[in-house]
Amino acid sequence: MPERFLNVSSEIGKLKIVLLHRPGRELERLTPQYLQELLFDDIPWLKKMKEEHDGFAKMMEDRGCQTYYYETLLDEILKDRTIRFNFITDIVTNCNIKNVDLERLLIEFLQGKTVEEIVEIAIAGLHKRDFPDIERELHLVDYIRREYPFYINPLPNLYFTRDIGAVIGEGLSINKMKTAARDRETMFLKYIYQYHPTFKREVTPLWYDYKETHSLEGGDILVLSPKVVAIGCSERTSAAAIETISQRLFKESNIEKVIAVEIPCTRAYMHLDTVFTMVDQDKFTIYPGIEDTVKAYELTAGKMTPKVKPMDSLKDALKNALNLPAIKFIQSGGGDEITAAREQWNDSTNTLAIAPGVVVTYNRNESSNETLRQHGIEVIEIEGSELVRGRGGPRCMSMPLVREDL
Ligand SMILES: NC(=O)NCCC[C@H](N)C(=O)O
Repeated sequence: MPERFLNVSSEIGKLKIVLLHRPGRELERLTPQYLQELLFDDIPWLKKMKEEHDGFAKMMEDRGCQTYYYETLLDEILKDRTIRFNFITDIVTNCNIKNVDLERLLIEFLQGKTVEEIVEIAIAGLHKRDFPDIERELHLVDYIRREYPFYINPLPNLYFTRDIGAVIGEGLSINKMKTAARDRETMFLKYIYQYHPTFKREVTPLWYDYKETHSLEGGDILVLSPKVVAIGCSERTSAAAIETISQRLFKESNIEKVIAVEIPCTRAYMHLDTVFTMVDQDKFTIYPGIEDTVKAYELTAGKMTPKVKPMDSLKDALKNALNLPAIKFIQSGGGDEITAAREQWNDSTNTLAIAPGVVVTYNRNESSNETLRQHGIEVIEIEGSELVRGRGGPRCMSMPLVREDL
């Protein structure tokens, strides 16, 4: 039996391999009109954004972490003709074109492209003006969708690789995204899982699949220890999905407890990791604005669905599940309510631990960074003035594939 590849048994073990996406032309397809639909709040400046992302990647590489990129992995698997054909068909089907003639023409068009071009279009999208004006009979849908500029919509959120999938133990969750805007991202991961030899599909269990009904996004999944996972019940992740994945984990992995963390359903706190992350063995950073409202439930193995126990507080749930005498919550924003809210909007609590007590954050969140330092955390700051405009921080921009066990 070949050795497994994926391994994440904590949030804080030394980061060895991470999956990233360098922002590309998909960001230049954002216009004010489609910002909301594409889950953005602003128009980033791509050139600067790329520099910032390169800085993020280099920092991790300098600390001994290997960086994998979506494009490279896709390029590698799409060299195979059959996989390429299926991929093209799936992309076109995913775009909800609902016009068989146009679908066929798009498939033919993409088949004439090189692997690199296909990957570029799959990510950056296909603008109607970039498609040859082939004479064809117009369907009703062509008239109805005439204002929409794309045949293949761009994926500006792909650089938030965290949300697409999550490695839990030695298995993979390919997540079901809440919105259509991010749906195709998970299809990429499924292709990589199925066909890239590095992922060793034959020995890598799949905990969740993007074709499932209930939404589950990676920003809500925190692997706290080899036996405990916390999952946010949020704007993006449903209670039903938490029950489904928990029951599978209890049956087939080393996970014995899942802490479901109920957070307010709003855009500002779309995932658990926008308000709460682990920074050391017994230390977490938390946005004080939610501390009193958040609720925790402990899930353990049940017959058909998990047993659910409401807990007195999140701290109690963590202490109990992690078997620790005390847990320290480090409040973001340096103790000031307004600063905390402003810095949370800019992802101050979205820290990425690259080793126990060592985290990556945006340099703009000065008060929160200072507070972390006062609590003995090493804070590595990166530039993120453009990256932050997609509403995500270092944790959102990284999907750990391998971490050292603690
Ligand atoms: N884990 C995260 O909080 N990811 C950030 C995702 C931001 C992206 N614009 C989205 O709305 O999905």
